[in-house]
Amino acid sequence: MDQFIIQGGTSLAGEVTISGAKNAALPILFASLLAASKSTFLNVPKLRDIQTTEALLSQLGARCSWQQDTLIIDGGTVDQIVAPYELVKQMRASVLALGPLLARFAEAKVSLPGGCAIGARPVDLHISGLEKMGATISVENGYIHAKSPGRLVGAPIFMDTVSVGATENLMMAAALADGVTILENAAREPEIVDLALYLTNMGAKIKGAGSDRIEIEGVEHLTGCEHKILPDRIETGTFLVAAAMSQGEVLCLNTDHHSLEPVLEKLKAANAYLEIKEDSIYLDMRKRELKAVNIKTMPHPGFPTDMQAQFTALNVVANGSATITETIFENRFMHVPELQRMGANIRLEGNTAYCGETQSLSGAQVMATDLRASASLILTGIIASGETVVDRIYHVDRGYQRIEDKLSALGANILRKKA
Ligand SMILES: CC(=O)N[C@H]1[C@@H](OP(=O)(O)OP(=O)(O)OC[C@H]2O[C@@H](n3ccc(=O)[nH]c3=O)[C@H](O)[C@@H]2O)O[C@H](CO)[C@@H](O)[C@@H]1O
Ligand SMILES: C=C(OP(=O)(O)O)C(=O)O
Repeated sequence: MDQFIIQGGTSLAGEVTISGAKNAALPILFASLLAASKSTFLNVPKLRDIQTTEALLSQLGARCSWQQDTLIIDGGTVDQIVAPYELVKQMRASVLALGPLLARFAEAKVSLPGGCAIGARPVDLHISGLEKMGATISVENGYIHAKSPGRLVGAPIFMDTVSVGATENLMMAAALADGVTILENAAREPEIVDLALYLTNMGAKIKGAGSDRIEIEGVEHLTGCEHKILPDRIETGTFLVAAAMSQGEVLCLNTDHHSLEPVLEKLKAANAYLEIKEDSIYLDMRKRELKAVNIKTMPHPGFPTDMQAQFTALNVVANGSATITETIFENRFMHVPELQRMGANIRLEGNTAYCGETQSLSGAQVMATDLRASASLILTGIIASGETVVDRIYHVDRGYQRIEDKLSALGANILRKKA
């Protein structure tokens, strides 16, 4: 397994170009299954999760081809309805094939994604929503098997938990259903708005994406089109935190500040100097005192759980004490014991991490357990004294495009050691 070898004690400076958002690209690429024609996607990040999606779409019969960071998917040749365990186990978001396949072919068989390091992550809301739209669903031998007698039927659907994935799956299914679907207590993430934009350009009739009530009037056919994936707000936030932790200055290019409000507010509270322009964000932390900040993760527009681990690392370096409360996933503190091995003064109690003042951080051999936990270990390795070795970096490769190249260009001393 590949590792990152980091020589610490560096401060980051320079420019970094932000890639397209993983969490927008994944549902949007699956949505291409809804049309029997070609879609062209611009600004697609080159990530392991995107490769897995491409493999799954190809397995279903779609034709995929790349031109630099543009991915063309032709859904006209799709003739399979099974998403097998071998691919779904590599990426939970594969469950997003369920809604589009069922809506277009009246049948889909998708392996149950199961939990992962951060929590149990059930898919009950995806299943019950599709049932309300007329599907018959059985879960057998580890597979979700969904069938419908004809087109799905629009329905009112109230979700008792705010779920990004369920909102996306049901929005995609409803786009081809007969009649109107109303999703209540829907997730409001910017990635949902981007998916709605793509679906609308395909011919779907969607109102309210970005609010907690989304109304979808089904149409009989959708047609492939061109779509540019929005910039990755979590990658942007990760580089801004890296600059703040290392007392450096970084300009993030090709980004979008509108989706980053809660993160930028916390960076200001941490005493960072920010310059926000339409498609760039500059952060300067030189000669400024970094202050610890309290964080509580919430569905959008609250503070994103995908930035929690990075801010835990920031608090370890900052002056003062603060708490980090995780409310979305029950087990998203796997980075804490690894940070403690580097000298971090953190105490975990239930879903709250108490971050006290840390005297010094020293490099250590640490293990990446999930995507954002890995990012927090890398950022801490950059500023700790001595050498940090991060194991199991395949987690990082799921969601960051060549993070070591981008960090090296900013002055970090980080190398990938091939297994
Ligand atoms: C590919 C992608 O976009 N991943 C993001 C997506 O994951 P994902 O879509 O899997 O996350 P959800 O929003 O669905 O999960 C939120 C909470 O709802 C629960 N839940 C979800 C579905 C369900 O049927 N039943 C249920 O109880 C989950 O266990 C979790 O506690 O949103 C998460 C929350 O912002 C982010 O951390 C992930 O990066
Ligand atoms: C948890 C994440 O992704 P996924 O839902 O794909 O596991 C993430 O991007 O931080």
